[in-house]
Amino acid sequence: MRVSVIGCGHLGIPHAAAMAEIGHEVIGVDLDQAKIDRLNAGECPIYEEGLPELLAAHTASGRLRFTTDLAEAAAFANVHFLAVGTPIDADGRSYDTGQVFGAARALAPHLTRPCVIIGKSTVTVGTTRDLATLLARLAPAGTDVEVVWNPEFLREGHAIEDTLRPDRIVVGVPSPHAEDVVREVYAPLLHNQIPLFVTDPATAELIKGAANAYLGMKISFINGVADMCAAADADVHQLTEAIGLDPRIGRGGLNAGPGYGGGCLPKDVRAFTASAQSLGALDAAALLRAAEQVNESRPAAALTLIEQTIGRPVAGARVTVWGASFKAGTDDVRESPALAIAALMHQRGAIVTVHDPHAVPTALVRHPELDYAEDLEESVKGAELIVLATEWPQFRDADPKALFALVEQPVLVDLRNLLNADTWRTAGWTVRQLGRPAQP
Ligand SMILES: NC(=O)c1ccc[n+]([C@@H]2O[C@H](COP(=O)([O-])OP(=O)(O)OC[C@H]3O[C@@H](n4cnc5c(N)ncnc54)[C@H](O)[C@@H]3O)[C@@H](O)[C@H]2O)c1
Ligand SMILES: O=c1ccn([C@@H]2O[C@H](COP(=O)(O)OP(=O)(O)O[C@H]3O[C@H](CO)[C@@H](O)[C@H](O)[C@H]3O)[C@@H](O)[C@H]2O)c(=O)[nH]1
Repeated sequence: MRVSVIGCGHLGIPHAAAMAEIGHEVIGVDLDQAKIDRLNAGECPIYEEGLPELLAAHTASGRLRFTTDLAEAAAFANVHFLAVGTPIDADGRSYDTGQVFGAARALAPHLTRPCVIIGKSTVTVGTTRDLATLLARLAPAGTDVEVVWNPEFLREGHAIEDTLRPDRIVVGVPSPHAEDVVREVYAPLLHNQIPLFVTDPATAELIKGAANAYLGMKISFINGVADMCAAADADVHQLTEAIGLDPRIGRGGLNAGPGYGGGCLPKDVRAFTASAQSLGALDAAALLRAAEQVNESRPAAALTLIEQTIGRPVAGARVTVWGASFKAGTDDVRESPALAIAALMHQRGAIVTVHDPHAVPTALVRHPELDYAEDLEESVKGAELIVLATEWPQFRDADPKALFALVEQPVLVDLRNLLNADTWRTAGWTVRQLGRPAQP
């Protein structure tokens, strides 16, 4: 099939590459000419494992190309994936769907044939209906332009795997014909027994919000329990292993840490809370608001743990923060807890150096006030404290003996419970882990 993917960001690029991989002819569209030029040259503008290889293979084979021209996309394809951004609004609570409606308005005059728009962006409930009304009015093909919502569940760092082998495909369809088109698009995945969950558009929109809201709540729950463990000299890691064995709870997404970040969970929990409030579901809103409050308190909770560990305020201390991305496997620093903690310590007068294996360039744009080190060993020279904030394997595999010789004080706070603390302690380090006893 010939498909277009409108919006080439963290979702759109992997999706376009994956659609080419399963055999479609794909045209990716973005407003950003520089990005399009890089993509057409087979270059990958984001760090995502496996993506550069897929992009190079399919731009070379001619099955995948990129443009800024929506007219070209409309002439080429009869299926258009919508993968533009939905950042949080200026009010800080609901989605700014300007990119979604902007792209639809720009595409509409070129839609002269029947086609299906497959929305993948995360949106407020009711968006599919509003978009269908708009397109019926503006497109020459009128009501032959159908709008389907097909929320995306990929995780950054696993984007290719999650797109080619998702847990499930959810689709909200307005008609049996639209469902047939979706089945045809995803036929290679369905052939591999990936479940397809077909529903109405409003339910599909809410499924996406509910999934992310639940994931955020689960993380806030365990982070709140980590505070209890810290106060009771108990071990949150062991507690998690034990409760995670109950299949009703599950171990996945239950790691205590510096709070949930990224371009999705923080905004999606906020927007879902706001939807609950506006739909009059006040109990749901209160529950979700509590999860948000726990998350908002995490940088301050991390600072408390850090200051307890060094026995004084961080002002004047030379601190190295390991991690800038919001989690391992990506160079995305949107709402990164690692950078929030680094910035908070900087505000409190610490001399902060940040190191990340892949996200220093993206972090520098958002936090130019911080110092950065590209090299792990360089990052710790003269440090009085290391704060491990992102769970990159490079940090787990660092050699505590070699690093001991480089630091001013061998003290480390592990906010991800990533390290084997015994090994580090044996090498002479003072190690404090989140929600775990100060001394084993
Ligand atoms: N990042 C993820 O892992 C992920 C996963 C699931 C769902 N989502 C959702 O997918 C959507 C996109 O997220 P993202 O992280 O890829 O955002 P992003 O900001 O990385 O990318 C959005 C892209 O859309 C482009 N764009 C904006 N308006 C356009 C237009 N009119 N025509 C063409 N291109 C346009 C922007 O230039 C940008 O490159 C959001 O709704 C997000 O919540 C993201
Ligand atoms: O046990 C956990 C799991 C995650 N996190 C943190 O939570 C945030 C989000 O992590 P994750 O969910 O892995 O990342 P995303 O790539 O943002 O993916 C989420 O957001 C996407 C966009 O909506 C969805 O598609 C995915 O299903 C959903 O997992 C990160 O800061 C993680 O460090 C934890 O603290 N503990």
